[in-house]
Amino acid sequence: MTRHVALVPAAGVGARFGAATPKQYVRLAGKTVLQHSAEVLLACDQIDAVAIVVSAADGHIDSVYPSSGLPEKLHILHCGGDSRAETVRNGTQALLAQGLLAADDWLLVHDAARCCLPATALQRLLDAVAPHPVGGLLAMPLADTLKRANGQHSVAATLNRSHLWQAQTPQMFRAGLLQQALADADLNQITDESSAVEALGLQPLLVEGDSRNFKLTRAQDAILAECLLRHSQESA
Ligand SMILES: Nc1ccn([C@@H]2O[C@H](COP(=O)(O)OP(=O)(O)OP(=O)(O)O)[C@@H](O)[C@H]2O)c(=O)n1
Ligand SMILES: C[C@](O)(CO)[C@H](O)COP(=O)(O)O
Repeated sequence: MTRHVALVPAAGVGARFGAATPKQYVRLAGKTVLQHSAEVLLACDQIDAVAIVVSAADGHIDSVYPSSGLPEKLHILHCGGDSRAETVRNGTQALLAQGLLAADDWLLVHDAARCCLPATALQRLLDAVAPHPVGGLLAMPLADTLKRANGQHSVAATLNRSHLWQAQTPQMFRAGLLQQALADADLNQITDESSAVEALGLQPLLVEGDSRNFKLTRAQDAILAECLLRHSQESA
């Protein structure tokens, strides 16, 4: 039986969000953003283990997930890096070294900052990628007309968006393949796992995501996230 392990990069500082704490520790609808993001993964029966990767200097994780009372499936790794890609690479290496992950296991990387992932979208990814030889990711076809700017904030061109998708997470690859892709990649150029795998000449599967699965990036994103989280709590 193939194992599934989730890795949650949570070592960012949230500069664009601009809160007093990194955005994964901001409280929305009664819990931290990080808890909301981790809980959908912890609740999924197909996911065997969840690892949250924080920075070595993180001073918040113990108050959210005290090491004495962690859920059985949950592991906290203090090996975050200077970029998201470095955090994912360090976390993957640590899981492999600790025997919590094997090269053939599926690894699902999910941003701590995507706190409204619906369980239905997660299940769609698991089902669609299971038979795929490379792996894949949740993504959304572009919904808006796309403009390319000139250097003066004016429109240089309207682009054909028919084959353009916005990448979301989770992104799901065999751990060994992802480890190799991240070892070969220029980590300053890699903004998601798929682009590292693409650089090996492979073509990951695009699985339709969900517009609720947006990344909390700027302060105003918290308004929508809070509404969505409260709505899903009320309908649970
Ligand atoms: N060195 C880093 C940078 C980012 N992330 C994580 O990657 C996800 C997506 O990154 P982003 O939204 O860019 O988060 P931040 O880097 O925190 O935001 P900013 O770029 O505004 O500082 C987040 O869960 C973030 O915690 C990480 O684990 N390690
Ligand atoms: C991985 C990601 O969430 C896919 O959309 C995104 O690329 C991360 O954004 P970042 O600002 O580069 O961390």
